[in-house]
Amino acid sequence: MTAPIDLTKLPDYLRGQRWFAGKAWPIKSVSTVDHVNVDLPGDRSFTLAVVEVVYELGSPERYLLPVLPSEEGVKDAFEDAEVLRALFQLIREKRELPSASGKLVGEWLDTPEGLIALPSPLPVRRLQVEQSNTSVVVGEQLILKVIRKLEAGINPEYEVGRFLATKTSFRATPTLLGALQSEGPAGATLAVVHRFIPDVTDGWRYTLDCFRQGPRLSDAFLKDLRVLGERLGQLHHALASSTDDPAFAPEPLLAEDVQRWSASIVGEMGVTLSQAARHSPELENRREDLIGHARQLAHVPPSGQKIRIHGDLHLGQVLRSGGDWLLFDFEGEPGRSFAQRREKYSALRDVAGMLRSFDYAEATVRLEGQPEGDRLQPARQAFLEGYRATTAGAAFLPQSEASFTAMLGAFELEKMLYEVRYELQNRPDWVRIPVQALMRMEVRK
Ligand SMILES: Nc1ncnc2c1ncn2[C@@H]1O[C@H](COP(=O)(O)OP(=O)(O)O)[C@@H](O)[C@H]1O
Ligand SMILES: O=P(O)(O)O[C@H]1O[C@H](CO)[C@@H](O[C@H]2O[C@H](CO)[C@@H](O)[C@H](O)[C@H]2O)[C@H](O)[C@H]1O
Repeated sequence: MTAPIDLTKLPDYLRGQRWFAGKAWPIKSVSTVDHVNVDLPGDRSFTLAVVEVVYELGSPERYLLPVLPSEEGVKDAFEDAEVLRALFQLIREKRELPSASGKLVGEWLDTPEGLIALPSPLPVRRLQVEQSNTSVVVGEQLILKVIRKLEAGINPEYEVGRFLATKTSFRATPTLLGALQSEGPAGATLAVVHRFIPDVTDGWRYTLDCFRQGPRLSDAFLKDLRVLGERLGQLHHALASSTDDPAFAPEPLLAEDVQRWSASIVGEMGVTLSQAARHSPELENRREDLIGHARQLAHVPPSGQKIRIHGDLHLGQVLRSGGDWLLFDFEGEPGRSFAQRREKYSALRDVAGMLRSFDYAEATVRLEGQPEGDRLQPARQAFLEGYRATTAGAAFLPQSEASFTAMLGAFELEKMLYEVRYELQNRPDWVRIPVQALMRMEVRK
């Protein structure tokens, strides 16, 4: 099978796509590592190709390219509704198609939520949001997310979604229903299907609206944040369920874990401070204090468990629907490998992620001109109250108050460092938010 793609046109095509991460780097070559032709009604077909981009410097990357034959050489097949339907049907009908170097496998979960009656003809529409992938709403009931930048190995969004849907009763999330996998040398998760939640607002926009209402947060919103803490506690209980699946079975948290995490934060500090040196030289004055703070983590008496966690929890990863919260997007931090994202950690890492988001919300409304107010501490407190009420005595959390506080503080520091690197790369105007947090962070010496 030869892929009907004009490879010479690909570098320019890729540079024009929002989801293409390598816009800043010179491309050395682009090749097709796998492809499959999928039939469409009326003697038409499209090609689903996995292409590998090799840069002059740095590691190669793989992307999923759905293409239609065209005079221009490359035409995004997702502009065609028949293509979107055909892709979804591959998953819904659990079909397998041989590809040039392996196979394409559609997977549909046999769960009660999977028994969905869909209208015919099936309406499909592209979701019009800024995102790293391409999402399509199917029959106004399902959302198909096609992953653009592929990574080899088990995709944590698929893995965690499947665990929650099939092995737990946690339903404060849009349930995973199916996936499309490519097997063989180009093995990767190509797409995931979840329940579509109509009329949602994401937690970031919802929180900004509430933070904009004045110097004090309303009781109603503080109650919402308490419930958000409860939902996170329930998620952690579900992820800590006893199971014989080694990818999810909780493990005791050992002294070597806190030592490793502490050393990793110290290492990230060095990398982050050197990357930020030109942009935020003031951080250098805090180096010793922050390193001292990160080192404290190594001396926390080990207790509790390591479990699978959300891994990149922030207000943009929760949806507000019907007066409640849904937690979603279990893919972890995009800047880390799948292997790192699948590691078990302390649940407090997710708690720290959400606390950082309240700081971002406060910084954002201050930058918009809102006067100083009493928002941040009450928001943190309400969320923590909800979380702690739901997880009191849980085996996965540290047993002492001192360990809880020390670990949470260390994970907040780790997240701030990640955010500095993330913002330098993606939104340099926002670097000041985590930098200011690092500058004022209270440290334990
Ligand atoms: N199940 C869902 N129901 C409704 N809207 C959703 C659902 N999942 C995602 N969305 C919307 O799509 C946006 C992008 O989804 P996300 O999974 O974060 O994509 P990406 O990984 O490409 O950034 C979300 O911010 C949200 O607005
Ligand atoms: O949503 P992603 O998984 O792509 O997460 C990445 O992008 C986030 C920004 O969209 C980034 O989050 C940071 O900014 C948020 C406000 O835009 C804030 O609420 C978060 O607390 C802050 O970390 C996230 O870190 C990054 O991984």
